[in-house]
Amino acid sequence: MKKHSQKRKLTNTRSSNNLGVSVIIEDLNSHPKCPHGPTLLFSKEIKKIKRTFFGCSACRDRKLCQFFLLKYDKINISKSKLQAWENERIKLLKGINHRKSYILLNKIKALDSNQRTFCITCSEFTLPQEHKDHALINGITDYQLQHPSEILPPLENAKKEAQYLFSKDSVEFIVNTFLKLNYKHVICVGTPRIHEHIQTLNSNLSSILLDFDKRFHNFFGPLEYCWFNMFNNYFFFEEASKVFQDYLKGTGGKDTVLVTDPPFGGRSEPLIYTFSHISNQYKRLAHNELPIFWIFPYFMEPQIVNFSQNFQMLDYKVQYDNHPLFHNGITGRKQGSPVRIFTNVSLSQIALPEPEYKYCRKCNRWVAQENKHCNTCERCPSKNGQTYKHCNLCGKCVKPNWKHCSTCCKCVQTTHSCEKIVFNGMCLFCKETGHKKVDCPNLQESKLIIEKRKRNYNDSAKKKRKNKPVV
Ligand SMILES: C[S@@+](CC[C@H](N)C(=O)[O-])C[C@H]1O[C@@H](n2cnc3c(N)ncnc32)[C@H](O)[C@@H]1O
Ligand SMILES: [Zn+2]
Ligand SMILES: [Zn+2]
Ligand SMILES: [Zn+2]
Ligand SMILES: [Zn+2]
Ligand SMILES: [Zn+2]
Ligand SMILES: [Zn+2]
Repeated sequence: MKKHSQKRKLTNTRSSNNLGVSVIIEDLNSHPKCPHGPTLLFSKEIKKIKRTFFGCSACRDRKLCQFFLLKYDKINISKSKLQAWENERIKLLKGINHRKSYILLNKIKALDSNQRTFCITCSEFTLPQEHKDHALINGITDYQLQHPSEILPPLENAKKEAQYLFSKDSVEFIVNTFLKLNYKHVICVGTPRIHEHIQTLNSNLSSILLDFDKRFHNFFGPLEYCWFNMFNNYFFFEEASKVFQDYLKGTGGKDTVLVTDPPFGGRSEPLIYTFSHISNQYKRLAHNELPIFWIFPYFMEPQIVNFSQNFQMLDYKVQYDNHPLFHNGITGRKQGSPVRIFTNVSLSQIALPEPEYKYCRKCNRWVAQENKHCNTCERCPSKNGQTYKHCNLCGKCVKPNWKHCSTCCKCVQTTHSCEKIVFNGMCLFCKETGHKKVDCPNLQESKLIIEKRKRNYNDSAKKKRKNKPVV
């Protein structure tokens, strides 16, 4: 992690550009709050006029959180507007009492599984004969009670929770790695499946879940789950913030790891703000660096390295159960999932499963089978799951289907047109450089798969409607 002090970090305004909107990171506590905590300060140029405004940190769509305030108007906010936002905040918190939910959870645990019903519509446990017209989950087993992410419908809105859940293999790989590295405490930020797995393991590994999905209040106690927004380091309840502070203190500043899998559509700057904050708190306890496992697509590497040059990417391809592209199966991408683990832990310490991965003695790390060591570059260069080849003209290894273009003076896709490359922008969809969104191969691929998924979904929904059981 960069070694500047917290104070400097907060007063130091950082900004970067993404989809034409910059986010300015400064001390967020001085910002007005939406129901999801302190807002972020954005800046956008519209018709050559720069607009700077506060907007929701968590919802990337104005329909999901309508907060909007021009920076210029901050000093003149009317009392009625402030009150209206406060009312929205109260509305969001209404009906949630974590202690009460925990008491109810223990009562539910004592029941037979055929007596356990959860109402998805109301997001609460109920009796099987109640909430007649609502969507219900009946007959909840002990295993399901401990693994709510396996029964709750995932909140897949890409502009908000973007809840994509790890496959069993990936959960086990990550948790086994933590065990091998002798960690004792795991801070799970937006990784409910890691938390669920640890909670049911017979080991001395403890964990706490910080997540935006408030349905978890029903399934985990107040010491196990905090309702949290990772884009502004905000705890929705003051008590939860204290619980987390105590958890952190309890670690004594050692043997702890933070694992996070943020929504990919979110900005990395506010995430960096949050993780830096937690890391600094941890460091103050015993001067140790907080190990972090940050799960993100390989093409987001520049953003993470910008956070800290100590971060390196593991070749391990993270698999998901409910994402059309992020797995290695036949409907996934040819090169397998593009999602990787970035970490500040030395890669030589992290063994990857054989036979898909192998140990490279020259690099002193585990790499994917297809990642062939290049003796000129002196490393295993592949990032995207293909075997790269060395180009003497570029002086580096490049993707196998790229060709050296003498006009562009570098290796590029064979289908490129030189003018487009001169533009040399970043694709607004996949954020790789070298092509525009209209030419994006990843977008085409994901469109096809999403369409196929929709068709399958519609077919099975039709079938379900026909056979709908009476609840
Ligand atoms: C990409 S999913 C990762 C889930 C993970 N793969 C797993 O299986 O445990 C993103 C997770 O972050 C949570 N999340 C989304 N927005 C968040 C926010 N603003 N703050 C905290 N958590 C958030 C979601 O509820 C979800 O659990
Ligand atoms: Zn909001
Ligand atoms: Zn209900
Ligand atoms: Zn190598
Ligand atoms: Zn090379
Ligand atoms: Zn080349
Ligand atoms: Zn060219």
